[in-house]
Amino acid sequence: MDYALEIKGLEKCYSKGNKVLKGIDIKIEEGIVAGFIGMNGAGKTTTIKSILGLVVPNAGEIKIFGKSFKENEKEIKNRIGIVFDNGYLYEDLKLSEMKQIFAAAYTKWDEDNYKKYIKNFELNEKQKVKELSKGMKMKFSLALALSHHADLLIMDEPTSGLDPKIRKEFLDIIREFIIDVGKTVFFSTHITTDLDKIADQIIMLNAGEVIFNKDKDILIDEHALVKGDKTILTNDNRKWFVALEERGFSFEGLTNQRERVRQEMKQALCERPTIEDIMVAYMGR
Ligand SMILES: Nc1ncnc2c1ncn2[C@@H]1O[C@H](COP(=O)(O)OP(=O)(O)OP(=O)(O)O)[C@@H](O)[C@H]1O
Repeated sequence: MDYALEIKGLEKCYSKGNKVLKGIDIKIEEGIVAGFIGMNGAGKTTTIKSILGLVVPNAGEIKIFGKSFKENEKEIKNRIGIVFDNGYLYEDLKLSEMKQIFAAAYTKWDEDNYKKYIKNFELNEKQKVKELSKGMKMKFSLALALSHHADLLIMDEPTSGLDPKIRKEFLDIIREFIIDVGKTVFFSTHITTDLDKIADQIIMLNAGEVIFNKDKDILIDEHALVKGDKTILTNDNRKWFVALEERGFSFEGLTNQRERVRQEMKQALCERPTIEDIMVAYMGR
């Protein structure tokens, strides 16, 4: 199996005794869209920065397209498109100047593609980076990332700050990007409805640990949102829930043992959960 990204035993401490990443393992097959979720401070940006060599991990191994990033930096950088919400664009440059620097760094820069995105995103190349709104900056980053025929897109919260129309366009662009064989997308987000729409794989991080790393459909299929009368809860069946809330005479909870609940709690109502339902339940553990 070919992996676009493999992370093994990644650890990061910014200060002594404070492990932000506690030995995480992540594998992403080529050709899929992987969503990276977790609450604020879980370590998503630190993971992405480690992948891109922007922070130095304390331990672990990172391979992109089966190769070490450190030893093959030039080749790998050429094949990845990066969308970050700050820190890698020069604020005082005009978009046209920033693009010039970017284009020179890639062997497969596609000016026509870039112009198409600038037009679609209604960006003005004469403006300076610092004059752009958050959403406009994100659109500019996307235009740059998508214009050098990257094989892997790595994005940190690419849809934050985008209005619903542009977010929809973004999802369409990702769908289009992934049509070509071997293209892979890895992105962090708090907007889980985007993942319901386009992700194949969901990776959840909590306090520096991977809680799950699964095919989205399998993840959703093995969980259920369960509602019912509190009288059917017992000490035993309470253990089948990842999270359980009891209010008045009723309860609502998320189980990771859907079939068992269906078989043995017949009076309960089982519904298909969203990624958000699953994420919130695991966060509260
Ligand atoms: N440069 C830094 N120096 C010290 N601590 C840092 C630094 N960057 C991040 N941290 C800490 O590392 C932890 C993880 O932060 P990180 O930005 O990776 O989380 P995140 O999952 O991306 O969060 P969010 O969803 O809020 O963007 C937090 O406790 C944060 O305070």
